Amino acid sequence: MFELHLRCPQDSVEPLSDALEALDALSVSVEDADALTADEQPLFGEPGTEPQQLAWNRSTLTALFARREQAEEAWKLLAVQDFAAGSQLEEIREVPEADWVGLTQSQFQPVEITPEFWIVPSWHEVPAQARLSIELDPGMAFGTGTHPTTRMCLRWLAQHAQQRGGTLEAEVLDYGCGSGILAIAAAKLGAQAVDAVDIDEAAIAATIRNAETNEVALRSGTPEIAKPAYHIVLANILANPLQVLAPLLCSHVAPGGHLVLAGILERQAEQLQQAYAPWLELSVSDSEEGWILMTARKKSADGSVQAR
Ligand SMILES: C[S@@+](CC[C@H](N)C(=O)[O-])C[C@H]1O[C@@H](n2cnc3c(N)ncnc32)[C@H](O)[C@@H]1O
Repeated sequence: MFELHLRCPQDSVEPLSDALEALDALSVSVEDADALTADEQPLFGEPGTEPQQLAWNRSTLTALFARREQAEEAWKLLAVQDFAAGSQLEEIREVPEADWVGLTQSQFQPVEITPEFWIVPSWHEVPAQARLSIELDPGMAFGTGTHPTTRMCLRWLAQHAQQRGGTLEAEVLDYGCGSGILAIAAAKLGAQAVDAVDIDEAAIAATIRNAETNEVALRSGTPEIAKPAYHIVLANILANPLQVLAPLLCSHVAPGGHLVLAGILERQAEQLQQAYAPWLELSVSDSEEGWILMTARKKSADGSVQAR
């Protein structure tokens, strides 16, 4: 493989990228040519939206080609185009052969949730001490067990099951299921029924696939498939959507049931408490790397809190 490295002004990035792809580049990537210098330029967009500016003042374009002649030919053709004005060839460099699959896989090790409960990529042996494990590979959807927010939800589920003699025996809703990791954990921990919902079709597809791999039964779909009430409602999203979803999520918690929220930063605790106060009294029940887990329990109709 050969990499063609170009330095180009902002306006040339898009037409050059398109042209490189049309000239059979296997991939094209763009980086800030001023990264790690005083001129570095952060480009941000809100989650789900693109930043207004899609390239840096000075960008480095890297295009991957199967053969050196293809890279040389591509630059020869592009260098004379108007849209390449101000762009320069930096180098054409051979990419040393490597075991890319092995390198990628080595970054994902089994994740310990509790000493007995592990998340294990398919290419790894299940650790000897694991009495419960979930097989999960990194993919399109969020949730491989490596993020503190996911780990805290999983720990809560495992501890909750342990307090009840090792099994959840509850109906569980995973709201914003991503890979389905929380829903699969709930099913493996003995939930009676599990529903996993998401607004992202790729997440629903990943959840169905991961549930099959782990041989657990669950229902997955868009939020409309959710039943009116559950004993446990889990939502690991982010503080702002959790705030908007407060009335809906609280309505899904059955009397005596639990609400478990993650994706919240320590400094956002009060904001969430206030947003949920009309329905439930949230408190911080775990924290990891600046993220917190907030939980609440709904009173039963007679005002008591039932064991579940
Ligand atoms: C941080 S991921 C959590 C994935 C997984 N539950 C976990 O704990 O690792 C958040 C998920 O919530 C979904 N999501 C975001 N807003 C949502 C909404 N309003 N309703 C349902 N799902 C939503 C996203 O598509 C994403 O898959």
